[in-house]
Amino acid sequence: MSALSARAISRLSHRTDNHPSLLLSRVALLVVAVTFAALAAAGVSVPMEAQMVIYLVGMIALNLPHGGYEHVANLRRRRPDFRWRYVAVYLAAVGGFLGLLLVAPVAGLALAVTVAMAKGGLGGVKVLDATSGTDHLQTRAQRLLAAGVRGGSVMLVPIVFWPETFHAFSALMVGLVEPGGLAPYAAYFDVTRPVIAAGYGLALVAHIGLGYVRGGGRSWLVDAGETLLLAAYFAVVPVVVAVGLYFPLWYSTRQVARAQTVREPPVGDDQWDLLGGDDPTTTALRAWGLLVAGAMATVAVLAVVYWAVPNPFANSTLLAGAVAFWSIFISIIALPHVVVGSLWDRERGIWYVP
Ligand SMILES: CC1=C(/C=C/C(C)=C/C=C/C(C)=C/C=O)C(C)(C)CCC1
Repeated sequence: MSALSARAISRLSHRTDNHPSLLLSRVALLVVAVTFAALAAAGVSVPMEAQMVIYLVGMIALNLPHGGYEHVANLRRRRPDFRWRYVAVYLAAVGGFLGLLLVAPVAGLALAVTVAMAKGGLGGVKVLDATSGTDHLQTRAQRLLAAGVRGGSVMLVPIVFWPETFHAFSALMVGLVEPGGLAPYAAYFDVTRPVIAAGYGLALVAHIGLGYVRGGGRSWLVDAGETLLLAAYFAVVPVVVAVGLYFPLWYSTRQVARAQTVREPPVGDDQWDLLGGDDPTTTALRAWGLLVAGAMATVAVLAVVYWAVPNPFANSTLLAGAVAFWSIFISIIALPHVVVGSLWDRERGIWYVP
């Protein structure tokens, strides 16, 4: 067992893998996957307009509020100086990403895709730490492989199974800054697709095989089952729907299970508690106020990004433009989330496990 997971596990007071949210996430993904497999078998295809509406509802109405909640949970009991540094790192990462997108839009697209995979993969392993356990992930390399395979399912599997839609929306995302900017790279797609298919397949087999060899057991079984479910889900569900429902139905739902499983009060900084007080009404009202403040800050960043990119709707239809814009925007604001949660603030970041 790695020092990291051993420490995390030994400090968990009531690790459990039967939280209702975990069950919900698995059933939800399975139902969506089976539905789309059945539709495909019946020769029915869901219109792209409907897929884009599902994406926008899933990502904006359902997933965004959970992102806001993660900030509140992360900053809730921190000292003021930490909070200011957090905001500074946050704004610097947002500014850096926006700058990169404007100067090199294809690199911006690559970073957006990477952020989506990193958030899903690293966050997914943290859920395992807190719920069914990671006894079968004994080295840091194995944990990274687990995160890579879980996260990779979100973008790499769709590249293989839904190449045309993937490329069309990628072109729109680059087109926010430079219409036609992805065209020179299109010639490589015939090569990258089989390379990604082979690489992802190998990584998947290596992850599941290594986990079995290094301990197997229940934690391995749960991890292997979920990883295969994710890969199958992204293979059969059209990519726009798949990504739009993955974040609310899988990522956020499972973070709820993690947050509720890890109930120990964070290292005694209660005096700084932003939600303070023992009165539940005060706590609820303060939480509401914080979420409103967070929503306003998000809208302010949204306005800046909208203003900064030359073609915010990618010179496309309203829905397709909104999907492209939102995907870039959400990746921009998710970058500091990932950086803070995984790299800088390992002990108490968004995936904090006491
Ligand atoms: C490239 C690409 C897409 C990219 C989506 C991205 C990059 C989503 C990022 C989500 C994040 C970071 C969520 C965080 O909570 C689409 C629209 C699925 C369509 C297919 C091509």
